[in-house]
Amino acid sequence: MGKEKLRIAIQKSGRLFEDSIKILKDSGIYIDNGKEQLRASSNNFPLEAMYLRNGDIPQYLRDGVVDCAIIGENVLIEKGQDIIRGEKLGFSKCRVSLAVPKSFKYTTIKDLDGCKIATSYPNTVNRFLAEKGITGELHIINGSVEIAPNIGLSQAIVDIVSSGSTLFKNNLKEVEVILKSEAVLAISPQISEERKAILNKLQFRFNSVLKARTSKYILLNAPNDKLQDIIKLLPGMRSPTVLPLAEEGWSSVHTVINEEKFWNVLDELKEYGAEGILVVPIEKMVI
Ligand SMILES: Nc1ncnc2c1ncn2[C@@H]1O[C@H](COP(=O)(O)OP(=O)(O)OP(=O)(O)O)[C@@H](O)[C@H]1O
Ligand SMILES: O=P(O)(O)OC[C@H]1O[C@H](OP(=O)(O)OP(=O)(O)O)[C@H](O)[C@@H]1O
Ligand SMILES: [Mg+2]
Repeated sequence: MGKEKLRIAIQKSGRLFEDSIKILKDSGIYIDNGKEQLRASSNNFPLEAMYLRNGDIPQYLRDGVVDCAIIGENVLIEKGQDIIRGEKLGFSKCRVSLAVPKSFKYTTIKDLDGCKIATSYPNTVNRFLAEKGITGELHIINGSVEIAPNIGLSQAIVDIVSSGSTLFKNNLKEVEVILKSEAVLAISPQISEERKAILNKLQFRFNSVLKARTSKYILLNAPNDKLQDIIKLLPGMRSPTVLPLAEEGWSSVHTVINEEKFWNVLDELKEYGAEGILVVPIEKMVI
């Protein structure tokens, strides 16, 4: 593959760091740890990691200083509309929401026309207000946004919500979800053809890991007279594997299923007489 290395930006510290390292590790890419060095290379994949602030990453991608990044989608929506959005990575799920004090009698967004709104995401807020046909006076603050209404800085806030506990603790209520976000693989519009070839390999590995994370391998015993009904519930990758049991009239069925789907079909499987159901994690999935 030559000397060329793909440069990936990873959040230096914060909510994305550990899961970013984990997805690389699960993809078989080890990075000599390097958080202190701010840049570190993998010794088994042509990749160099740069540890940066999440909020600075769109600019680095735009300038082509890094080729790709693991970043919160909300940051791209705020200040990286020109950056290519690749795979959603399934972690750091949150939403960007509008919240007001619990005592605020909120019925529609029009109630906030002309109000002061504190946020770290001004572009997202301005776009949202314009869409709704109202105006607001924005106060841009970088952190602890939830405190703003309590200290008289604003009537409302727009910030990240996940469990809702920060809003709750600050006596606020979520009234509009502006967007939903999760970590994504972002790609520089300036990436070279050579590095794109390395990126494709990285994306292939990420996809194998992500599919495996949401899928389970299941094994169960089924009475032969209900096999067809059970197979219909479990389509599998191509189709399930069916093996005869030593006991006459019974078979063992093996298949791969999305975990969420498994819980949805479990009752029906049991109704058809399936028993001895085993659910096994999958390490990688290449299809
Ligand atoms: N409470 C949360 N639950 C889930 N995901 C979150 C939460 N807060 C933030 N995120 C997501 O994780 C990303 C990183 O958040 P974090 O608070 O670590 O960094 P930051 O303060 O926004 O950035 P920087 O690295 O520039 O200091 C956010 O952009 C968002 O996508
Ligand atoms: O709904 P919750 O689960 O309470 O999460 C939401 C909070 O999490 C984030 O802050 P974070 O903890 O990342 O602090 P920060 O301001 O230092 O980034 C976000 O800015 C909210 O304040
Ligand atoms: Mg934060």
